[in-house]
Parts: sequence; structure tokens; C-alpha cells
Amino acid sequence: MSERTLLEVEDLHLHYQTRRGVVRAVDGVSFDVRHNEALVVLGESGCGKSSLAKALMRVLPRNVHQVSGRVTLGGTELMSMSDERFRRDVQWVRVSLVMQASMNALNPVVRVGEQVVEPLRVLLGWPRARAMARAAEVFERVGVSTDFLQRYPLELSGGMRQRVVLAMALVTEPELVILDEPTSALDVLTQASIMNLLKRLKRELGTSFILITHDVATSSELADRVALMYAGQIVEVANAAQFFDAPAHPYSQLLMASVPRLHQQQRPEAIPGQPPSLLEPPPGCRFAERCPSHFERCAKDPEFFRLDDRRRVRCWLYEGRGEP
Ligand SMILES: Nc1ncnc2c1ncn2[C@@H]1O[C@H](COP(=O)(O)OP(=O)(O)OP(=O)(O)O)[C@@H](O)[C@H]1O
Repeated sequence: MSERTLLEVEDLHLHYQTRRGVVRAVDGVSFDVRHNEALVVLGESGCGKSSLAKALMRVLPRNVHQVSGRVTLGGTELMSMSDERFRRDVQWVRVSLVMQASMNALNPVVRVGEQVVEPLRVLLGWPRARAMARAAEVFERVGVSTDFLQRYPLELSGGMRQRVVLAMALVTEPELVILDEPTSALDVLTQASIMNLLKRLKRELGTSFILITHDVATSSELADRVALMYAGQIVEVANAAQFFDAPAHPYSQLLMASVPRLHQQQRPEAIPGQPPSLLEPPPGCRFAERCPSHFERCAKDPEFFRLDDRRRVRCWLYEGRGEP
């Protein structure tokens, strides 16, 4: 592990028990995040992105069948930590999560200031006045007038509510903030202003981010690195420039070709077929059925080949070109 590594995730699994069987939503995922780095977890709907966030933040539904792996944050092993210690020392303190549509989950009858100071009051035991002063500081940081501390959520626009939710995530000065589709419920202009805000916060605060999205355009705004998920697994991790300019995995290549571009002559190509069910994913490479380059070897589960220090690809085409 490099000294610049903040978070290291190894072989993470989150499986759910359902009446139809076990859903392998996160199935052997490994990656790392450096200090002050933004890692974008990209993937189509249902590939396990939110489940990954839930496993890291330990906000799990009742029907978990298995959660396992190794997660290290700044040298502290998190998976073996008791729930009590995790809630006291990690959750909302060192790692925050902005959940999908959380701007609509603010309590409508409590003033936003009171909601933003909650982690400071409840988890860190700060007195009210000190917590309110800190909330005012964070409001300024995220571009919300401090007058709004006294307002109720419904008095605020969607964009302002999203900034309040970000303030809530940042108020304890966490080392890592996980954002699950933070702009999907907003109009395009507000989306752009939130992405600009995130870029500024990253620069000013030195925080690390994991941004979860299905949208390639959004991901390219903030990403230092990209992890592409497919059917519960990461198929490629690469520096953003490498990923966007020269994607390595056949799925990454097709995904990039499917994105419309302004000055493009050719029409964007849709990827034929559907991802496999996570109930009983097929043996071998999960993308093989849709892959134009598949060959016999793909019947076996591919290794996650390391092409260089920062790039790994789960595809047999790279066998012999990188370390497993
Ligand atoms: N509590 C649960 N019980 C059973 N299956 C679940 C549960 N939560 C999620 N799933 C399933 O796990 C798989 C991954 O879901 P997840 O929400 O993590 O994907 P996602 O990539 O975040 O998709 P989206 O962007 O649509 O939320 C899906 O097949 C989903 O139906």
C-alpha cells in the first residue's frame, strides 16, 4: 500500500438473500483511493454501485446474506471493527455518504441548520453553539447563505437542498465522502453547478471522494480515476485520462463508443444484449456473452491483470501483458 493510499478495498462481497436465491450485488471488488483523489465508480443501473457504497458505509438492509472482504482506511481495518466502534469512530465521522436522492430525505419539519449539526451533536458531543458556528462555516463553503440555517427544507430549491446535504456530509471534516448519483435528480444547469462545487471542495479541503454514477459525462467532470463496474464486479480501474482516451476492457471500449460526442461523424453505438442476472451469474467472464472479442479462455473467470501501477483490467485479452 502506497503512503498516499487512503482507502484500500480487497475482495469485497455483498450478497443479499431473496426468495429467489442469493443476489451477488458486489462480488469480489478490489480498488484503492488516494488522499485527495476522486474515484468515479461508473456502471449501468443494477451493476452493484449503491451496494458497494452501502457495504463501505455499513448501511446494510436486513436481508444481507454475506458481507466480507478487507477494507482499510488510513491504516485502520474496518471490516473487523464492531458495529459500535464503527458508528462511533468511522460512520459520518471519517467517512460520509450522500445517498441517492438524499436531498429529498431531509426532515421537512426540522430547520436545515438543526439537521446539519446533528452529526456534530450526536456523534462528537459538541455543544449547540459550537456546532452551529461550524455549520455556518460549512454553509459558506458550499455556497449557501447562513440565513438558510433557519429555513425548512421545502423553502429551498433542489440545488440548495443538495448543497445542504453536502454540508451535512462535510460538517465533521471526513477524510472520504461517498456520493451516490449526487446530481441525478437535478436539472442540467444545477447539475453543472454542483459538479463545479465538488471540484472546488476537493481542491480546497483535500478530501477524497468516491463518486458513483451511471453517467459518463458527469464522471469525466471530477474523476482522477475511474473504476468501471459490470454485473457486481470491477472490470477496469484506470487513471481518468487513460480510461477516457484509451479504454482497455472491451466493455469500457463499447461504453465509451456509446457516448454521443459533439463533433462525431459516426452515430454512437448501443451495446447489444443485457447484463446477466446477479442471482446466478454465469461462470467465467460476465461480459463474454456481449463481448465482440470473446474466445475460449473467457469460460474461466478472468483475473484482474495489473497493466501498470494504476491500471487493472479483468479480461483474458491482457494475460501475459500484466501481473495477475
Ligand atoms: N436489499 C436488496 N435485496 C435484494 N436485492 C437487492 C437489494 N438491494 C439491491 N439489490 C439488487 O442488487 C443488484 C445491485 O443493486 P444496486 O442498487 O447496488 O445497483 P446500482 O448499480 O446502484 O443500480 P442503480 O443505479 O439502479 O441503483 C440489483 O440487481 C438489485 O436489484
